[in-house]
Amino acid sequence: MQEICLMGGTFDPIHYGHLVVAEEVRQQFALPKVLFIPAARPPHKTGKIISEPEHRVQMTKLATASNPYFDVSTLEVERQGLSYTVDTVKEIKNIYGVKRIYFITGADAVLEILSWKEAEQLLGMCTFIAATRPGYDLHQLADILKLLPKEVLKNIVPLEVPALSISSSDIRKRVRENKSIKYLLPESVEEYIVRTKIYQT
Ligand SMILES: Nc1ncnc2c1ncn2[C@@H]1O[C@H](COP(=O)(O)OP(=O)(O)OP(=O)(O)O)[C@@H](O)[C@H]1O
Ligand SMILES: O=C(O)c1ccc[n+]([C@@H]2O[C@H](COP(=O)([O-])O)[C@@H](O)[C@H]2O)c1
Repeated sequence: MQEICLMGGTFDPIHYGHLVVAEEVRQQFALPKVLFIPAARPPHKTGKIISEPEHRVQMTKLATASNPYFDVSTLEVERQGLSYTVDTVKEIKNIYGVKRIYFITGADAVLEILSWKEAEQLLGMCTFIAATRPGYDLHQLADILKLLPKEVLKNIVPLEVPALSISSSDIRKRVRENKSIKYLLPESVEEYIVRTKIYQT
């Protein structure tokens, strides 16, 4: 395999917003695989309550099972400490020996990229696909990144994707309020949430 595409996320729970972005990137860049990597301890969410990684991995597996191009990696769950992307990209390079790594983020995440661990080194190691997301303006990106060298800047590629105003936090809130979450995420994940009652407390 020459190229691999990673999609990191908390996935608490995974929803159609994530899946649409991943499929759009896979097709537009003709990529052989998208590896979903649930973050065990997302660095920017340390003060927040997050479901156990095992639940998030299980939901991610259920959501991606029907797409032959999608796979799930538990690499960050098995690693100690915060789930820094720079560490993950280094590990993926070693495991797969690929020439090129893509990393998918939504607009909200990429707008914060300079606060990520070793951001400049990371941007030199892989190509970031910055997907549009309702409520976030990707046009601000050029301004935020203007001090970075040109060879690093070319590694961030904005991509227009079908707009889905879905978020995991809204899904969790809906469950707590006994509102329907149908059509926001795959049925298999909805069933898992109902069966395990993970968001009902
Ligand atoms: N609807 C969406 N459209 C585009 N990108 C998205 C969408 N939802 C999430 N993403 C992107 O997917 C990645 C993982 O997101 P995450 O698992 O944190 O989901 P979330 O819906 O943002 O969660 P929460 O609401 O709990 O913050 C991030 O890069 C995020 O920007
Ligand atoms: O490496 C970092 O410093 C870093 C900081 C914030 C987020 N990330 C990664 O970005 C991805 C999306 O994060 P989140 O919190 O929006 O689910 C996920 O894979 C995180 O591990 C990584």
